[in-house]
Amino acid sequence: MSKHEELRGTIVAAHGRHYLADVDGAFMQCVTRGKKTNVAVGDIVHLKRTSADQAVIERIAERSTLLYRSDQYKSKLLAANITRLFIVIATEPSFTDDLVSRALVACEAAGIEAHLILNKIDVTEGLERARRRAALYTGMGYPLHEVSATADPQGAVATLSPLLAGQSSILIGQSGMGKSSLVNLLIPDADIAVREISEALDTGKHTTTFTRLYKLPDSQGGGSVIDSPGFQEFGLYHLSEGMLERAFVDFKPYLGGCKYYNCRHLAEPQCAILQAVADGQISPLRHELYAQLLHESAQTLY
Ligand SMILES: Nc1nc2c(ncn2[C@@H]2O[C@H](COP(=O)(O)OP(=O)(O)OP(=O)(O)O)[C@@H](O)[C@H]2O)c(=O)[nH]1
Ligand SMILES: [Zn+2]
Repeated sequence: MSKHEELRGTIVAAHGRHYLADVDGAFMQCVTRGKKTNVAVGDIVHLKRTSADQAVIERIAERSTLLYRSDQYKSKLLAANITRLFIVIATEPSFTDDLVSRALVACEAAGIEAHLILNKIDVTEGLERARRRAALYTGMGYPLHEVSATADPQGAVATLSPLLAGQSSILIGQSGMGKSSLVNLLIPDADIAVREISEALDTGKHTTTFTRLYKLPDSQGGGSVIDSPGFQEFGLYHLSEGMLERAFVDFKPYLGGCKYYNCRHLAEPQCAILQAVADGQISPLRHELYAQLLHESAQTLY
């Protein structure tokens, strides 16, 4: 085996400019050339070995999908090549529609299938309200899966495992929704894997602050799951105006129906979107978010 052989791996964790790749089941610490930070967890990379367990990322294979977050100043790659995104919400604490909708919009823009998981259905006091709120999304066609990670772990696995099998998934959720509890149920030895990744990545104590990828065993149908640290914000400054209106699935039936072909659906006369909001066909919450995202997309400084 030559010291400089070309290797192919999957990025399983990212922490700043340090990456960890899984190459045939072994971890290798990777760096990019120069100051590039254009690598995402889930990327398939071509590597040049520099030592037994270290390599330089030479090339990123073409991605099927790419999920971003961005603020005014820069965009951050969240995950590459994922096919499904699961947003974990719960009966309590209360989830925010803003984060859910932003994740859904990001999925539509990236061509990723989105699902909702309603966790903690054992908390019966909050259940009806959570279902009522989730109906906004199921009404648009997004699947909702009800589970209880702690009261019915077996049921949760039975519901969710088939949805993960053979897919490249990412789980996201606000803090406290029970995402970690679900990951521990769905990924055998997740805690051990995180420790190994953390050690190999050499991040010290920051064990939960990096995004990581777990491979699912072949006995579960294969596939992979990316767990990204609980986040409260999902900036979408990178989405252009044209992308935005098409990323709202509830707007789709009305697009093209406005009087002006370049209608921005904010205050224009005879706007089909505004009419649908007035008629109760589109939720005002969704239209408000659309207006907010339009505003954000005009603010980018990069
Ligand atoms: N009643 C109930 N509690 C749950 C359930 N799932 C998780 N919890 C509890 O909810 C709390 C948060 O769960 P975590 O799994 O730590 O949540 P998380 O979303 O990963 O939150 P962060 O770690 O802050 O990102 C814990 O006290 C869990 O025991 C559930 O199905 N029912
Ligand atoms: Zn319009």
